[in-house]
Amino acid sequence: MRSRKEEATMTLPKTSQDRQSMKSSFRFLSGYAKPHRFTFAAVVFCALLGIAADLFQPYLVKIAIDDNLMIGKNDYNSLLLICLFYVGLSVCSLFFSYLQNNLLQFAGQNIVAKIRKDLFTHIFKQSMSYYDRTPSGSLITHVSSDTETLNQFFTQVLLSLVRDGMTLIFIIVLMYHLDPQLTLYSMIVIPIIVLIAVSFRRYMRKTYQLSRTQLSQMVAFAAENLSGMHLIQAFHQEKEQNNRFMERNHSYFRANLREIRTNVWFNRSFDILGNISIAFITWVGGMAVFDKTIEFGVLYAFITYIRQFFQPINNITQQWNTLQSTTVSLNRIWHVFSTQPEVKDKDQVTSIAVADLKGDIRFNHVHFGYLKDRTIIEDLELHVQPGEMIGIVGTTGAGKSSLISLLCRFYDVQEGSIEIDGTDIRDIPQAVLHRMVGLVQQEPYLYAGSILDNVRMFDETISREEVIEACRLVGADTLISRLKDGYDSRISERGSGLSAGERQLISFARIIVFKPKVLILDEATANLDSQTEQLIQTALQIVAEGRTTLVIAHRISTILHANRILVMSQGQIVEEGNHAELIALHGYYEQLYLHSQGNVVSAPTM
Ligand SMILES: Nc1ncnc2c1ncn2[C@@H]1O[C@H](COP(=O)(O)OP(=O)(O)OP(=O)(O)O)[C@@H](O)[C@H]1O
Repeated sequence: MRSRKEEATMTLPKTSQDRQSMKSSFRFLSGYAKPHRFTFAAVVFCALLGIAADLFQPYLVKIAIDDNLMIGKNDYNSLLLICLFYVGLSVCSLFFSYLQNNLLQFAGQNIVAKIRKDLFTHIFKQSMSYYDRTPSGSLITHVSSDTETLNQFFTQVLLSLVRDGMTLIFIIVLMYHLDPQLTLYSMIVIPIIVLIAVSFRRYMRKTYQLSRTQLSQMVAFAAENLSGMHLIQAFHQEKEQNNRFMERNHSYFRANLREIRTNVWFNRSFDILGNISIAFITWVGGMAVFDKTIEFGVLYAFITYIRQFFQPINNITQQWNTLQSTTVSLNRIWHVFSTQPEVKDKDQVTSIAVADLKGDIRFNHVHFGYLKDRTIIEDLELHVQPGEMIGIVGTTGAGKSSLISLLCRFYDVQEGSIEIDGTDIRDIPQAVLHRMVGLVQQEPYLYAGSILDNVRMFDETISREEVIEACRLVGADTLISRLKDGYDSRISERGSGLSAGERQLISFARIIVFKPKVLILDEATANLDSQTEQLIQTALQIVAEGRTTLVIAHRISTILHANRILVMSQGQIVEEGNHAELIALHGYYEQLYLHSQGNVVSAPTM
């Protein structure tokens, strides 16, 4: 669903820069359409035949009237032949319309599916900084509704432009062939049509935008409320939120009514214009029939053509809104495609055998900040020996998570370097790096799917037995066996239905299965009961075995036995040593430890 802001900006490009980007985005779309050029050519061909079959029908009736009925020929056979031909033309028109629709749908759906796939892949390639500044809601919109709008462009706008555009041209040519003078009279209404279309168009765009904005506001409000449902219920806010929803619902209702009213006015204006034209031509043409300057059949065909003339004009104008939203959606999709990831693999990368990795980590004078003018990590020096277990503690916002984000290369350092086994991580392909470094996050993410798939991350090359063995090793086996379908039990999005401890254990099993040489653990802050905490502790020790491990600890108990503990403050390591050494320092760590033991009342200060 589009955000409020996005909907509000749904207007056509105004500045030359906007126009330039619109051109580039249409060029981008034509790149996707090019492989389907023969299908498009077939669509035009089918449209031509379908329209010709449609428009030849009034001409046939004219022949029947002028060359048979009016001259009293009483030729039953040729009249029957004309009628059969008329039916035949209808069947042809139906066949070609069907073919044309199908071909266009096929090409359109193919193009949109390819764009959607490429877009999804492209979004995946983006660096973390991109996700920091791009709300996930807008990315969802790009992948779902923006691509859907492109689909409408192919199946509605393009279809209308091809079919209705050609119909208009054919009708004018046929009318001109029948009687040039009467054609000129009929064309008097064209400037009026243009005037109505232009003035209505502006107003219709406004009403369209307004109703879309109201709709997205209402949807955003509903989504916000659904995700914060427990808070609403806990604070008894149901009535208030309901009233606020009703306001939005009513605004959308009013905006929708306004849009529908405008559309009805627009369509009816065309009907009236069509009827006035028919009346006018009946009068002028009727006089010509009286004067015997044209035949009656010509007048009949003319009136039929005028009737048909207004439908395509109406259709094309109706597509204006879709064309407009296509332009906006296309521009947005193109914008995503034109964004290059900040963290990229080098052209010349160092090949590393993951199996031979020792797990030696070095941070060399690392400087980093998410924003240019705010340093988060300053001149950080750290050497972690292979197989060492490092605990990291510190104040909130000290830069602990940032440190591990740098090691995973979610961001690039601004100065200095990070090395694994003596190789700068910028020289290692990201895919290889992420096999070398395993990350267990504070809130382990579980996908909607079975436990089995969640442990092996949908990698079918990892056997069921391997998964079961991993779970047994970390102590998750008992809890999984208790579930109704065991390893095939389906868990819902984000792993709801499992406790924080259970989710942690499953993410530990992932590590065992994927065997990274370096393990990073951002310990869960959630309160775990002492039994689960013990389970996690044991699991951590098993997982850390033979791996270089960095643990961001929120509970001192997790890292009491770490080889080394780093105390961080304002992006720097301020204390370093094992538990006993740090206690002996009588610094921040000691305060933290005593506080965790319940020996001091106030929170530790740096
Ligand atoms: N994506 C981001 N964009 C901008 N600033 C960020 C981002 N992530 C973290 N920061 C800022 O960087 C600083 C360090 O954050 P970081 O998450 O590394 O701290 P932390 O030590 O892990 O804290 P905590 O223990 O509370 O999780 C904080 O001031 C935070 O506001």
